[in-house]
Amino acid sequence: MTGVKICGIRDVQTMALCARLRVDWVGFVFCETSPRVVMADQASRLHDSAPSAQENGPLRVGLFVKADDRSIEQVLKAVPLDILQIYDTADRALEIQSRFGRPVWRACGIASRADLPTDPQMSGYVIEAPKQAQDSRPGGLGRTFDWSLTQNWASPSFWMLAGGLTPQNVRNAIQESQAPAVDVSSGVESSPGYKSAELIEKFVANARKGLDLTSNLS
Ligand SMILES: O=C(O)c1ccccc1N[C@@H]1O[C@H](COP(=O)(O)O)[C@@H](O)[C@H]1O
Repeated sequence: MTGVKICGIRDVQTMALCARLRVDWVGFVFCETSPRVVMADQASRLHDSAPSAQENGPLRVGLFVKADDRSIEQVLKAVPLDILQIYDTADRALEIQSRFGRPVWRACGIASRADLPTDPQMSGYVIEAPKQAQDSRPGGLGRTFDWSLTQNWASPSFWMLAGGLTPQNVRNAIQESQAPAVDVSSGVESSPGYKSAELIEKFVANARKGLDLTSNLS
């Protein structure tokens, strides 16, 4: 079954919904320029509000953009994140992985197949649309890219597809990209930073039907 990550969680109701729907990962955004930003204490309350991963709840992922060790440390003191999603160079992402002793997924913007990562030392990759010069942040922009770029990709480690996914396009995205997992933020919101329970339910249902070509889109 296709893995599902819902990113940019800011309220306990959405945490509870994700746990009920057996979403695999939830993401907390520690990026000040994002409408989904949370502070460490808020993330801690959200973390504690739903069943833990050991209790079959979703794994908690923290997103960091060009963060220094001190800011990551400060968050980890308050919230025992399971995975770090890092927007930075390949070397810095590997450094964070060894320094903090937990899995790191490096986010990679892909404009051509030559951009696909090759390093098997990285725990995982989030494959998404490339950043553009005018962007105020590297993700959460609802922008898609050419999903066929990952077809037949012998990925060096685990990966997931992100960028502009919605309940309407997620099945096509899975079929075209052959992604084992998908990640969504703005596509399940009623306005920037506000998650919609209805859109999350549809997204999860459609993602899990991702490889079933015979059933109808709803
Ligand atoms: O969600 C954000 O605001 C964000 C900020 C900074 C870096 C990444 C961010 N989100 C991640 O971007 C991708 C795609 O998001 P979208 O579905 O296109 O809105 C995804 O990994 C989000 O988790």
